[in-house]
Amino acid sequence: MEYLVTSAEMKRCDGNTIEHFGMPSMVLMERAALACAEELIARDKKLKEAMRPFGPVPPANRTLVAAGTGNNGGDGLAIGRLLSQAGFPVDFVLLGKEEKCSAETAAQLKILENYGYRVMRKLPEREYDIIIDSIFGIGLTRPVEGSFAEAVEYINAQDAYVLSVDIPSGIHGDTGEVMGCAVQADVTVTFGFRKLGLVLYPGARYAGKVLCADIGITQEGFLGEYPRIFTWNKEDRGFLPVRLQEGNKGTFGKVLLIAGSRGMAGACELSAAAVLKSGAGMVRAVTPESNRVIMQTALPEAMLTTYEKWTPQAEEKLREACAWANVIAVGPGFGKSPEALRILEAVLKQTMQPLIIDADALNLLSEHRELLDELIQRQQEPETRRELILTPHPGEFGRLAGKKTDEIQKEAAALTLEWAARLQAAFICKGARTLVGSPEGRLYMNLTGNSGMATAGSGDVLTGILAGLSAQGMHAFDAACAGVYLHGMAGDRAAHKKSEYGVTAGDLTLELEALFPELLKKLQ
Ligand SMILES: NC(=O)C1=CN([C@@H]2O[C@H](COP(=O)(O)OP(=O)(O)OC[C@H]3O[C@@H](n4cnc5c(N)ncnc54)[C@H](OP(=O)(O)O)[C@@H]3O)[C@@H](O)[C@H]2O)[C@@H](O)CC1
Ligand SMILES: Nc1ncnc2c1ncn2[C@@H]1O[C@H](COP(=O)(O)OP(=O)(O)O)[C@@H](O)[C@H]1O
Ligand SMILES: [K+]
Repeated sequence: MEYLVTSAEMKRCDGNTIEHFGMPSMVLMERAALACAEELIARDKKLKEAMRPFGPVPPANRTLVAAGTGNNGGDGLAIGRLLSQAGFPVDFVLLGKEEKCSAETAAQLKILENYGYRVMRKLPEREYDIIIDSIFGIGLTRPVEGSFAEAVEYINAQDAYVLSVDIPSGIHGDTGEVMGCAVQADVTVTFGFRKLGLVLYPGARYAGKVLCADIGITQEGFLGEYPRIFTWNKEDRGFLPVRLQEGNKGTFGKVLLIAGSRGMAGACELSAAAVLKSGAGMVRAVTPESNRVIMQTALPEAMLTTYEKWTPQAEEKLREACAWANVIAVGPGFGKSPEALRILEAVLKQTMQPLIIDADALNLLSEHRELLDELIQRQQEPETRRELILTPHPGEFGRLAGKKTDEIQKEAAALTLEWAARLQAAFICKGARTLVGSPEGRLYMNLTGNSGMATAGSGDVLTGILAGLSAQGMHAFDAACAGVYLHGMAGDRAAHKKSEYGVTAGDLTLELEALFPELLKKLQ
């Protein structure tokens, strides 16, 4: 588990490390600088080794430090000093008024002066091989303009390898927004914790490769008041549902998947396949009779309950199917027909099993507010509350919340938590950085996945995975976090083989198979 921090959370942690634990801020700065310098020295060594067979090694890289007056600039000046002492030819330029320098940055200037370095006040007209971007870090408070914007353009126009210190200058630390203009980095070395602006788009694109350096700012610095958002990374793999050696297909759960409509068999098939590939024991699909042949041909492992018109017999068949299941998922390719509405109504009112609501089932809730209100009311009462997962993308979320899609995207974290609490549910807001909120206020941000997953049917696969994990006994929030994580990992495997252009939703279910052995091997 890893925290992703806002600028304010990071500043609080920095401040506590200095004030509460007594770590001098110049020590932190020196360690930050060393981490960046070491990265560049290692790169230089690798480049030279690669070039050695081809003749004399060229001289060291000409380097420019572009420093602002805040502590980010102080880091940059220290990096330049360390690189110069390691043999790099380094130029320094200070942007902004010297009298605005923070105490630490002023101290770094003094050290440079003592060693006899000259610090320019204007950007030089020459080309560099390496540029250290240390104009602004997490202290950026407003759009970048004037001479600062010129400096950003100057850096971007050069054919240099750019290392951004902590965060590319111009990127908002909390939102990843470009504040007017921003440096395009090749590598960003950040300190202590990854900032949200480095993982959210477009900031993630500007940051290049992100390295998180340990400079002695640790979780203790939060003094028990931890950041709001966490993620999982490669080290996390203990979240798979426990698999009983003696288990039978009942042990691993029975999923009732209500999906597909006339001409939309694919959503049902993709989702049902993902249920089975996630380890669930059985899946029964409730789908229109017209999908029978396709379903039985494509996925003979799935059982079927079909319907045509909504009759008392159809209602009875649905009731029986619901009684059979441990988990119900409703929505992929479901349509918004009168039959679909009656089925959703019956599921909401007559069942208590864990429920996953996706796609058109969410749209039906948006259009029939009385159903949504009743669901909210049931979830607020402990006696009628069930394990619940909702999986809207921002468009569906907007319809549910009565907001525009861009309003949802701007306030995604707060709104996700608000709706998780309202529905006492694991609330998944899907996107390039999917969020999962819990009713207690936990917020998971997913970092797996890629643009190849922005393809029809990929959400249907996620619903299948969520249902499969829930059927194996995982609670809603755990299943939701694990589900989006695995879904993205499957997408990453698929993109690795086919590129982001070639990924289809069917590839995601195929890659799930290969993913589990890999995760299990790492667990041993
Ligand atoms: N001590 C520590 O804890 C450690 C901190 N570390 C490093 O410190 C960095 C944070 O430092 P920081 O807080 O000094 O902020 P930073 O990003 O350098 O900039 C602030 C300056 O920019 C100015 N300014 C802002 N926006 C502007 C704009 N649009 N246009 C023009 N000016 C603008 C702002 O001016 P003001 O808003 O006051 O007018 C202020 O002068 C962090 O990212 C990391 O690299 C590491 O060394 C590890 C230990
Ligand atoms: N650029 C991206 N990076 C990572 N994941 C993405 C990206 N775009 C979409 N996804 C993921 O793909 C899935 C798309 O789901 P959804 O929008 O419901 O599609 P559909 O309705 O076609 O199945 C979501 O899980 C989403 O998080
Ligand atoms: K920077």
